[in-house]
Amino acid sequence: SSWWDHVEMGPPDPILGLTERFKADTHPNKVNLGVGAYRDDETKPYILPSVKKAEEKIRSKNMDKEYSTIAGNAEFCKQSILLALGEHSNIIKEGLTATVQTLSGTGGLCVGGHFLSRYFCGNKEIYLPVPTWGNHTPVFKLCGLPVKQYRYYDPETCGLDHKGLLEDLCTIPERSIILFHACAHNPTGVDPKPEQWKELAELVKTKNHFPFFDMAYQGFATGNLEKDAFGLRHFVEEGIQLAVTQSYAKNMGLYGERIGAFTMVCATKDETDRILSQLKRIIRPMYSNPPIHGARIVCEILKDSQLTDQWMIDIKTMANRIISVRQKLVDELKKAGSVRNWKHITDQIGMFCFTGLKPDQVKELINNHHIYLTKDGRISMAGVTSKNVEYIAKSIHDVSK
Ligand SMILES: Cc1ncc(COP(=O)(O)O)c(CN[C@@H](CCC(=O)O)C(=O)O)c1O
Repeated sequence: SSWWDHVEMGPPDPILGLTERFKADTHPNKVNLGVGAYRDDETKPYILPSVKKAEEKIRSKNMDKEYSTIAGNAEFCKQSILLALGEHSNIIKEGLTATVQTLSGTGGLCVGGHFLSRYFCGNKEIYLPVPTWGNHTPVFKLCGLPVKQYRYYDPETCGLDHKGLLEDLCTIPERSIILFHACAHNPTGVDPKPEQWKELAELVKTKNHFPFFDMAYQGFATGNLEKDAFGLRHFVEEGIQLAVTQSYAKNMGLYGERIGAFTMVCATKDETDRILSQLKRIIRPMYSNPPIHGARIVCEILKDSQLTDQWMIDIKTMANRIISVRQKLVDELKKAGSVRNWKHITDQIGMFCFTGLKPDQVKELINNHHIYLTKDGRISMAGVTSKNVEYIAKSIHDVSK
């Protein structure tokens, strides 16, 4: 017998496992609306022109391949928190941000989760919105943080359950950890409006909750970096101490470079130094130090104003294509004869559309129409193109009429 006779086969990942099934499908009309990864109108991955230019500059510098530091590329960390909180952020000027480079957004959530699990002195439970990204619960369970939920989405209106959200944040034990999607909520595409972010900040202050912002899509929701960071920046301007993770997977198309950041907003400079030292003690045994290439690309883009301007254009190219296919999908659904109200498809923003399709309808779309989407009815709008939108609409109508 083997050491491992007792090890069972694990289930495929609800999101990344879909890509494997899609690749194995030989049907000519197959469509992948699963993974939240941008595709151009030819359904091809998109390397941003700003990234191509940044890599040419890096290549010309003949840089070495030495280890990074445990906290990662220092210039990258500085540029990242400036991007998140803005050039005029006082807390950055006062040295109150402890930032480490992480293995993209997932890595930031994991490092932050381990830190909170080890040092948080409030109610050591993390509250996630319902619904949320499928990997949030596994990440925080891995960190040893008990996971709870708060109401967020109203399936009746396909919008924010603002009343339920406020009620839950009121009744949740004080000094709890609350995870917020900073923008482009995954999977619903529903974000709080600025006025609602202000109400949430008031409530978080009253209840002394600890916010953990997951900002995986800055710039991708509206095409505007400042607008997408409004909630996070408002909380910081209100003097709320918080944690924030960033990812460059989507807004710079650096999915496979695994480049992101985790920041803790601190009360004093001394606290910043102490927290940074403890974040490094979590990282060192986990993966020692992060990869160098993605950090160099981000630095080139954020430090060179011409490349930053090009990046802004690239972000708008992606955001605008997504916005245009949302409208096309609604138009094609009408043409296909659907009489359902699909207004939420254009009301929602960011990478995803929460269609409202039920699990059995999703199964039909996959099995009969070879259109791949997650069980909760989420579709990645980036997989919709001017060429396949009619087929997708007819198929959705077929399973939902
Ligand atoms: C809210 C949220 N946070 C963090 C991440 C982590 O992204 P990183 O690549 O680690 O920076 C994602 C990616 N979610 C996408 C991408 C595929 C996945 O990892 O599940 C998705 O939901 O399809 C996300 O949607």
